[in-house]
Amino acid sequence: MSDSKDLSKFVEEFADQVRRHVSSWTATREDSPGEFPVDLAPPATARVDPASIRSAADLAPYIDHTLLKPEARAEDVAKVAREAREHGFATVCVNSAQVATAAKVLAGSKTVPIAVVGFPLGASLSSAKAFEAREAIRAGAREIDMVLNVGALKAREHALVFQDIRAVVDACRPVPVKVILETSLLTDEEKVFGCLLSKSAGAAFVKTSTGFGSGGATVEDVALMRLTVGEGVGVKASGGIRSSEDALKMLRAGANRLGASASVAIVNGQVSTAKY
Ligand SMILES: O=C[C@H](O)COP(=O)(O)O
Repeated sequence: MSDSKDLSKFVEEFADQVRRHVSSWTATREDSPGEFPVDLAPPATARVDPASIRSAADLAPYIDHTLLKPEARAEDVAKVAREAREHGFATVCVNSAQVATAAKVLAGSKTVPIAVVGFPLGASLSSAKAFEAREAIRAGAREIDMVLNVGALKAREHALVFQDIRAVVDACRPVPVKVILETSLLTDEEKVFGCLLSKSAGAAFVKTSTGFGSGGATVEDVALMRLTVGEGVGVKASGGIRSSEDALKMLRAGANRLGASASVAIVNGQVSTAKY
C-alpha cells in the first residue's frame, strides 16, 4: 500500500468502520481530567523539519533514551539517566519498576522519566496495564508507552483493542500515552487499524516497536503511520535505530520522536554495533 491516494481512501473507509466500533464505548465515557496533579505541557506531535537538524547532537531533544533489558540494575538505570541529563534527551524510557530510580536522577532536569506498560507482549489484562500505568505515574513517569493487544488487533477485535488502549489513556490522563503497535507482526492494514484505534482512543503517539520483537522501525512503516494519524498525533520510531543516519531517515519519514538504546552513539555521530 505504498501509493498515498490508495492509502487515503483506505484510511477514510476504515476510519468510518473504526468510528462505528467505538461510538457505543465513547458514548458512555467522559474525558475527565485524571487524578494526577501533573503540570505537563502537551508533547509536540507534528513532524520535525529535518533541516533543523544540523548536527548529530541536534537529535537529542527528539530521543527517548531507552533501557528496557530485563537484566538492567538500578545502577544501570541511574547511568542512563545521567547520560540523558548530560546530552539533553527528551526522556529516559525504562520498565515501570525502575521509574523511581530514573526520576531521582532526573529531578530538576528537563528530561523526564517515562515507563513502558504491558511490555513487551501487550497480552496482559487491560486492568493490569491501567494499574501498572497509574503506579508508574505515581513513581514519577511523565509519559507512558503501552503495548496494544496485538492478538486482538490481528483477530480484528477492534472494540477490544480500543477499550484496552482507552483503559490506559483514562488511567493516565493527563499524562500522554504512546501506543506500541509492534509493526513487525502486522500487515499494512493492521498497522492502519492500530493507528486509527489509537487515535480514536486518545493516544498522544503511535510507536512502531518494542525492540524485543522480530523487527524494528522501518521508514515505510513510519511513513504509513504518519500518513494515517496526520499531524495531531505523534509518531515514535523505535527499535534498531543505531546511528544519526538511521535517526534522520525516521524523522524525514514523519517521526517526531525516536526510541533508542544507542542514543549516546547517535548524538555523538557514531554507529552502534549492537544487534537488533
Ligand atoms: O522502545 C524502544 C526500544 O526498546 C529501543 O530498541 P533498541 O534497543 O533497538 O534501540
